Amino acid sequence: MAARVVGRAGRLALVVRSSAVRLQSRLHGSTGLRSGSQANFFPPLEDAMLPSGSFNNRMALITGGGTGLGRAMTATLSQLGAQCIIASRKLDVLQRTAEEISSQTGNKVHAVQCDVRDPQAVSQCVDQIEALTGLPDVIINNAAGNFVCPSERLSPNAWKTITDIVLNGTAFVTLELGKRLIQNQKGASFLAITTIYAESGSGFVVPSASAKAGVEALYKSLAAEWGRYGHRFNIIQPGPIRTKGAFSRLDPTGAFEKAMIDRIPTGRLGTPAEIANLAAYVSSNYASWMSGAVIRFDGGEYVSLAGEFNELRSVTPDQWKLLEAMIRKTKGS
Ligand SMILES: CCC/C=C/C=C/C(=O)SCCNC(=O)CCNC(=O)[C@H](O)C(C)(C)COP(=O)(O)OP(=O)(O)OC[C@H]1O[C@@H](n2cnc3c(N)ncnc32)[C@H](O)[C@@H]1OP(=O)(O)O
Ligand SMILES: NC(=O)C1=CN([C@@H]2O[C@H](COP(=O)(O)OP(=O)(O)OC[C@H]3O[C@@H](n4cnc5c(N)ncnc54)[C@H](OP(=O)(O)O)[C@@H]3O)[C@@H](O)[C@H]2O)C=CC1
Repeated sequence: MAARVVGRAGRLALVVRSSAVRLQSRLHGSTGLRSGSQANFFPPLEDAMLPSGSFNNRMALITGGGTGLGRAMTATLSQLGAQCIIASRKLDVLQRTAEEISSQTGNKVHAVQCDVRDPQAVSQCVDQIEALTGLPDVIINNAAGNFVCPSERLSPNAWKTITDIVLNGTAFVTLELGKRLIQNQKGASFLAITTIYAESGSGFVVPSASAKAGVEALYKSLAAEWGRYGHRFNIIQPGPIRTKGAFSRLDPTGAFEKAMIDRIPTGRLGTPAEIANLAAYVSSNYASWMSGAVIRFDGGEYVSLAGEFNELRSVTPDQWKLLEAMIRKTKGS
């Protein structure tokens, strides 16, 4: 009897597996049928969500604001009335972005060169910001470095480079501005951009995972400590959003993107404009009661990866009839 059940279960498992394989290959062969059709339910909205003028008379510093997600956040804040300062290593890139955005929004965007790994450079950058606009009301720590690499291939300098940009850089910017804001009795909103694997950890991006986890600890700790100075600290954990900076270092051949889309329940990558809207809300006075929050923004990818039985999505209704009959037949334990 046991052998009959095992034999039947084995055959069923084979049926389920081979139909899952057929399903997968249909999906892969059809330029992402599942992702395409699911994504139709979740179209990204690209326009600014908050009322126009929400950031009038407010200054915002965005590290890494010259490219990718930082650039999108800068564009949205600027469109909503903020005077923005973008800071990173490449002044030419910053200046180009600043000109493009301010010519579209009519609001000034300042470009300031700064390597966040160097505390002295950070201090000088904040001097410049004070001279240009005064201390900011909004600080977005978005600058980062990353690449996929087996951990056994990492040199000490590779480890140091990533953790210096991500964890030390965020700490230097946050502490330098925090101290000066406290001295001037000025409140501010601090936002850190981490990632979904800051919580779970992830192989092949271990320096980034370790440093992003550190950033989350830093921001949660300061949310508790510096509320008394008028400072809010929040974290956004993005899932995959196509940018040149990230995808050239995490998916250099383009081979992983389809797999990412397939495991995202909303069936698509995020867009820079979507995260820019969320960052604007978190940094705005509409969120003035929000502090210490960790907001996952990933189309459902994290929970999809985590659930033990989520692969059962590929079981067909006919297969479910068989499975259910087997389960119902079981008596006792
Ligand atoms: C999909 C969902 C989750 C996604 C999460 C995404 C998270 C992100 O953070 S994406 C952001 C990606 N953007 C960037 O990384 C932009 C900035 N990056 C860079 O400037 C560079 O890539 C780098 C981080 C390497 C820093 O550049 P820098 O010029 O300062 O460093 P290097 O001198 O080039 O390198 C320093 C040491 O690292 C070693 N190294 C560099 N690349 C690799 C690699 N691909 N594999 C292994 N090791 C690498 C390099 O050899 C140096 O070490 P050493 O030789 O021992 O001196
Ligand atoms: N795109 C994605 O799928 C995801 C991105 N993220 C996070 O979003 C943020 C933005 O990433 P994304 O826009 O995709 O990638 P980008 O590579 O476009 O952005 C990274 C920015 O960091 C700046 N930067 C790097 N090193 C330094 C440094 N030492 N000092 C100052 N600035 C520096 C870069 O400018 P420069 O070279 O001029 O210094 C660049 O503008 C990062 O925090 C990243 O970890 C998280 C999850 C997913």
